Amino acid sequence: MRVIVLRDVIKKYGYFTALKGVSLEVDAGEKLAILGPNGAGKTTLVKLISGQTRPTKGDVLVLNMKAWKFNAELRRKIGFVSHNPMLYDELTAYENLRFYGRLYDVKDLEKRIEEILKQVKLYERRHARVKTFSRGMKQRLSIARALLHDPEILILDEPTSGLDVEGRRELIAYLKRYGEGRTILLTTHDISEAVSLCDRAVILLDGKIVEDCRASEAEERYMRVVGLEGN
Ligand SMILES: Nc1ncnc2c1ncn2[C@@H]1O[C@H](COP(=O)(O)OP(=O)(O)OP(=O)(O)O)[C@@H](O)[C@H]1O
Repeated sequence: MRVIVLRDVIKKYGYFTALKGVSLEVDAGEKLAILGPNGAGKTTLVKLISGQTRPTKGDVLVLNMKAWKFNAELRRKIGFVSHNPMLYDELTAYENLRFYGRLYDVKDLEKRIEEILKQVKLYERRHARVKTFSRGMKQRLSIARALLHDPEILILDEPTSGLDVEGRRELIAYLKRYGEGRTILLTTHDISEAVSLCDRAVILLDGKIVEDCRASEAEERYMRVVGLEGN
C-alpha cells in the first residue's frame, strides 16, 4: 500500500524555487533515506509530507489525505523528530510527554509514558527538567515523544546532527528497534546512518530527485552525482 504520494510538487519561497517538480511514492513499512547537499531541499520535502508547509503546486498525499490540510486524524499517524528537540526546557521529561500525550489523546497515558521512558532509558530521570539534559538525552526524549502515540509514519529530519559518535550510534539503534514495522523517512548527511536504518534512498540535488536506489547503493550514487565536496 502506498502511504506517501507526491505528484509534480513545486515549492517556492517567494521568488526562490526550493523544489522543482518532485514526484515520489513510498510504500507502507518502507524506510527511505533522503540525501543531498546543504540547500538541496530535504527539509522542505519532509515539511511538506508532515503538513508543516503547503506545496505551491502539485499534490502531497499521506494515507490518501492532503498533508497540508489540518487534520487531527493524520497528525496522530505521524511522528516527527528533528535536530531541534522541540521540548519544553522548563518541564520535566514526564511532563513533556504528558503534554504531548494529551494533545494526541493517547489511551492509558500514564502506562504508556512509563513504558516509553524505560525504552529510551530515561525513566530514572523522568522528574528532572529537560534543561538539565544532555543533547543525547533530549534527542532520546524527542524520539519517545514522536513514538508516544504509536504513529504509522516516522519522519526524522537530521535527528543525529550535533550528537557525538556514541550518541549517533545509540539513537540509530533506538530508531531501528522502535521504528520496526513503521514507514520511516530520514534526512541525513551521514550516508552510513542511512544505510544502517533504511532500505531505499533518494538523492536530492538543487530541488530535484536525481537518484532513487537501494540504500546500499547510495554512497556510490552520491559520489557520482554530488561528489565528495557536496556532503
Ligand atoms: N522559509 C524559507 N524562506 C526562504 N527560503 C527558504 C526557506 N526555507 C528554506 N529555504 C531555502 O530553500 C532551499 C532548500 O532548503 P532546505 O532547508 O529544504 O534544504 P536542506 O536540503 O534541508 O538543507 P540542509 O542540508 O542545509 O539542512 C535553501 O536554498 C533554503 O535557503
